[in-house]
Amino acid sequence: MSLYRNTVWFLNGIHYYTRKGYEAAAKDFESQHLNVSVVGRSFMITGANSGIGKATAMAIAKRGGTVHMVCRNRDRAEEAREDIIYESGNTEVYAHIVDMSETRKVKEFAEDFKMQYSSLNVLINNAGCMVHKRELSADGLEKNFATNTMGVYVLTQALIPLLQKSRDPRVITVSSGGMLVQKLRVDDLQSDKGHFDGVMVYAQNKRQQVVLTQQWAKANPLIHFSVMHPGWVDTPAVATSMPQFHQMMGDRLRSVEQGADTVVWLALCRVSARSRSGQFFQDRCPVPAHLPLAWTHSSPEDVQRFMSQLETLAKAILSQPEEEHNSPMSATRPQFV
Ligand SMILES: NC(=O)c1ccc[n+]([C@@H]2O[C@H](COP(=O)([O-])OP(=O)(O)OC[C@H]3O[C@@H](n4cnc5c(N)ncnc54)[C@H](O)[C@@H]3O)[C@@H](O)[C@H]2O)c1
Repeated sequence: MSLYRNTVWFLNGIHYYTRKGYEAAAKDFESQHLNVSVVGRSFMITGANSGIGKATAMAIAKRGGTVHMVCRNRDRAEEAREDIIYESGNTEVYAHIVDMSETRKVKEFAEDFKMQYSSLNVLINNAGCMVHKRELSADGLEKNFATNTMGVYVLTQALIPLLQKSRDPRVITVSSGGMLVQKLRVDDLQSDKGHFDGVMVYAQNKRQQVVLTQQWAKANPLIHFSVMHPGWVDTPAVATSMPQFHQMMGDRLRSVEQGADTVVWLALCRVSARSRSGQFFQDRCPVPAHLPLAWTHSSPEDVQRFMSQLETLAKAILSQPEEEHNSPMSATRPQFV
């Protein structure tokens, strides 16, 4: 089955996810959709110092939006912030330093943000990683899961009350077409059973983001949720995490602006928010979140089990006493399985 899924996915990718795929899709784009001013609206973008996140931040800043960049490294964040201010002429660009793999820090940041700001119109969960060796976060979670799933879950959950108070609120999560080869697995969220394959763990996390988006959409009708695939894009993440793929695809990879296009469209365009909440997008269109005949649909019980496990894990981490959390053992000990 996984050979079938991988083959269909790759053939799909060569056709649709490349630069040529973007150019073909873009022939149907309405050019005036992004001809908007978003002065007075605020946007939070994780991983905004590089690749798709930076291109998204730039596009929003150029249209007058207030941009909150959430980045791991202060120097890289400041450098990107200066570029965005210089090129867009918009000074409403702020850098917040948070490591999205550190669940407690993510929660602290979100709570501080809610105290400091009275509104947030759009949250863009873009930061992501593909770590090939099994490593644990400061909270004892497997690193890919901590960043791609738990970080997204805790940040979004914590900001939902603020988003709900704001006008035309939206949450966009940058997933990956790679998730199409994965069925949601609920028995090994920490990937500590059997052989560890970072590419498959990443793809599983990206499937989890799609499931989360569907569940959030059901539970929060006041907010428009979407999740998307940017295509295959020439970014530092692809160059470093998948060097062979990067080399093989070369010029066929999309530019960062092409990869960011659907994120920007989902974040800014009036029409995009009229679509049903909770859908998976590619090149400005909702597309199926499953390959045909791939048996990747989950039962409602599995989805429920996944959501309860996330909630339980988050509660366990966030209720840990500070001393225990800071103990040298906490970074190496698998506390949650
Ligand atoms: N490039 C592609 O072909 C492609 C394809 C599918 C999905 N994506 C997704 O697009 C998103 C953006 O990636 P990109 O390709 O632009 O790569 P990138 O390396 O340019 O950007 C990733 C960003 O995430 C940030 N990040 C990673 N771990 C973090 C952490 N723990 N805390 C805070 N920030 C963290 C990085 O610092 C960087 O700013 C990711 O979610 C990725 O999975 C990319």
